[in-house]
Amino acid sequence: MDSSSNQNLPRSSLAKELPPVDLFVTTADPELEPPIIPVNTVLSLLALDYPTHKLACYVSDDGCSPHTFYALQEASKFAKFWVPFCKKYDVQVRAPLRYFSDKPAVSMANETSEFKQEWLQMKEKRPKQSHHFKAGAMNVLTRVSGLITNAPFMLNVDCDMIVNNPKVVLHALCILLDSKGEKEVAFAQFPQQFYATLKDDPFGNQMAIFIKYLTAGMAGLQGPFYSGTNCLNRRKVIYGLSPDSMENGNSLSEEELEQKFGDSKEIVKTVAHAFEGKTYLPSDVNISIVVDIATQVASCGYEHGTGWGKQVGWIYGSITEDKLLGLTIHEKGWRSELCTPNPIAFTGIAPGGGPTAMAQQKRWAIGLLEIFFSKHCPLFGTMFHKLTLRQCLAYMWIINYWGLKSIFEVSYACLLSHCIITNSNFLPKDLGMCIAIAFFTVYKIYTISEYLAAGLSFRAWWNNQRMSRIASMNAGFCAFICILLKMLRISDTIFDITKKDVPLTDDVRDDKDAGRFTFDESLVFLPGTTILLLQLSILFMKLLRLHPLSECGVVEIFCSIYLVICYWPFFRGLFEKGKYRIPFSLIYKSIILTCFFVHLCKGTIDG
Ligand SMILES: O=c1ccn([C@@H]2O[C@H](COP(=O)(O)OP(=O)(O)O[C@H]3O[C@H](CO)[C@@H](O)[C@H](O)[C@H]3O)[C@@H](O)[C@H]2O)c(=O)[nH]1
Ligand SMILES: [Mn+2]
Repeated sequence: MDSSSNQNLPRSSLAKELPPVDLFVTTADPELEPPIIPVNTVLSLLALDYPTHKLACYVSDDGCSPHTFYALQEASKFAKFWVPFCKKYDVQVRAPLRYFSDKPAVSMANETSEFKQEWLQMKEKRPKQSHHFKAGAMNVLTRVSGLITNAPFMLNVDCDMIVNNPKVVLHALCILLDSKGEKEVAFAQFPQQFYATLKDDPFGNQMAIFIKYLTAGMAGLQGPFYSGTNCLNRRKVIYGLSPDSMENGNSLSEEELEQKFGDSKEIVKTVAHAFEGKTYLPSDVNISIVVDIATQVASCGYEHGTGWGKQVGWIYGSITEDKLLGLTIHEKGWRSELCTPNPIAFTGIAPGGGPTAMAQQKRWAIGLLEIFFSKHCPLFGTMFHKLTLRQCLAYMWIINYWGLKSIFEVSYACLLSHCIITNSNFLPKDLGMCIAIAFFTVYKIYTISEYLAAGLSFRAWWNNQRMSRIASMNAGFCAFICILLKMLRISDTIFDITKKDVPLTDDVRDDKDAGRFTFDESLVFLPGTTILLLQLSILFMKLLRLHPLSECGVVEIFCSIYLVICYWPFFRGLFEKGKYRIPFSLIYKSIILTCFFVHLCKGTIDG
């Protein structure tokens, strides 16, 4: 839905009828997510254009950091000045860091030992001890907010996603409160867009094309994926209600409620209230009693033997908890709606550098493969539940794009090298060759036209083409190995948090080095380095004619050269210095793998 016109937004005279909204922010690591980032996100949320007494903001910190805690306390004091200021002057971007971005950012995170002590004395999780990662954190926020405010709608954002359009909640409510939307639409999703981005998307993760074509296209099916942030959810849906039961209301008995939601009488009461649509006012709750109960139900032990993470709340079992939750909601027959107001609703930080970008891609690939190999596989959703066929195909598309296709890409890269070494073919020769070339050309022209039509540059297109090869063969392939290890019960998957750099200033962004690919010792770069070395050595052998002149086709040689061009950042990485260099440890491992592969191929000739 394009709600770029503001005419349908509820007028302020209707403010009395607006429902309360709970706002959720998750943060997890004070080093990778410096407190200044979640603080800005929270301040931008508190300053939304919405009746202040109907908003309640909850922050979870899986890192249990005294820095973040202190920064947020300071932020709440600052909010008393900031929020009225924004409203008075109708500021659009209500995150101070962004608003004052020309001036140096003030560090808010000065710790005092007193706070540190008090915080450590509190129970609420220990750092480095995870409980279903973000999904666990979201469920805690759901229970705690249920006790205190119990708002029928919950807006959740990642700690780096600031509000860019103060009317976002009103826009989303236009959809969710609509008489048809009320019965059919589970959540309103805003696209995940970024600010202070690098020119031409050097790391291929700004997702402009994904949003413009795929997400918008899905809006015409059962609706966009839940992307884990920038989303207004209905509490009842999170509590497991399906569209059918929406009409008849909740039919669960007290025992069933207790079995699903845990044995806290208070939680069961708030859930029953949520099903009836009853919310709490500050005067309804005795905060000192509630804090005690909240501490109790916030502990992960509370979920033991209940339906949390299985039938209710954020569902466990995948580190892309967002896609899994969205999928289970769609399976129940709900729709979702895309909401694209003007100006853009939220903006966040796109990860830069090689290791950060790869870690994120790898996590997504692992999470999506976890879904594919579980009972929540979209195919079952269509066969046995209410996931529509085309929606199922959309889910399969991302599972394939991030996870499955990596196996094929790596296999083709090996096959190609095998053919060149053994002087054989896998692509048709002579006239048949035209088919392969035609496919390649048509596909490239089509994707270029998509980029140009979206107002992006040719360079951005190429960066995305290249990065999609690199991400797939490195992050995707490693993800596949991780899943294998998980299935063999050798190791479990974990949520590697994306490092969030404090937003770049203009002069840094214009610096060419900002877009250069960086490396670290991580094994995620091993497949790529090996593939590159393999191509380089076989091309070299061909060039020196160490190898009998080709029986293998021109197309194979062309593919090999194309791979080298795609891997240009790796090629440079062989000769650069510092973080731009591929570490020797990786190069050695790659050389061994390359020799081993060549040896195997030669073996097949002799054999
Ligand atoms: O154990 C954890 C791990 C992460 N987080 C929070 O989860 C959010 C997303 O983490 P981030 O490292 O920024 O991951 P991204 O890859 O940038 O996130 C995208 O992908 C995730 C799924 O992999 C979704 O949950 C996110 O909403 C989506 O923006 C952040 O606020 C974190 O603080 C937690 O609360 N607990
Ligand atoms: Mn993020």
